[in-house]
Amino acid sequence: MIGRLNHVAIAVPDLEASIAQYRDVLGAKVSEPQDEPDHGVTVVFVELPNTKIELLYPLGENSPIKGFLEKNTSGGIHHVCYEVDDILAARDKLKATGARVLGDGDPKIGAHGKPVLFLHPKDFNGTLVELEQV
Ligand SMILES: C[C@@H](C(=O)O)C(=O)SCCNC(=O)CCNC(=O)[C@H](O)C(C)(C)COP(=O)(O)OP(=O)(O)OC[C@H]1O[C@@H](n2cnc3c(N)ncnc32)[C@H](O)[C@@H]1OP(=O)(O)O
Ligand SMILES: [Co+2]
Repeated sequence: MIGRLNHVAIAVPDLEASIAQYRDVLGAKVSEPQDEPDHGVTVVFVELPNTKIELLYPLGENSPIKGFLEKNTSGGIHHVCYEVDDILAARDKLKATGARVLGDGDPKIGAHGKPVLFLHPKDFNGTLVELEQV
């Protein structure tokens, strides 16, 4: 059901420092910061030949990554995003196994303009999973 690894997301405590590290030290192609108010994050994409890294920084009072950064003060790997062909079919199959779909259960439009959903980390070996329909 799942396809390519679309991105690995890393929550960061200092976005400018992380941009400089990936761009100037690691020599990666790094996008401009993009505010995603519907998701409560500012996102920067680091483009690698085979996937992307998504640097996440909290946006607004109710950011879903606020608690994570309070616990992980140096930042940390926040989620992995797998591509799927049919996000509603994937959601329904996962729900039938008891996996918790976060939010109201309906896909939202993600940072690439495509529908996304999140699955509770406690139902996936402690890893927050994002599905993106491509
Ligand atoms: C723009 C878009 C895109 O790519 O297109 C994005 O990615 S937006 C990316 C940002 N959006 C999202 O993350 C949306 C989905 N996320 C959420 O709804 C939330 O972040 C939750 C995953 C439900 C966690 O919420 P919150 O931090 O308030 O819960 P909590 O502190 O009660 O945590 C409950 C338990 O889960 C653990 N926990 C929390 N976040 C975790 C994470 N990212 N990975 C692994 N474990 C995690 C906590 O340590 C805790 O474990 P213990 O009980 O053992 O201590
Ligand atoms: Co993501």
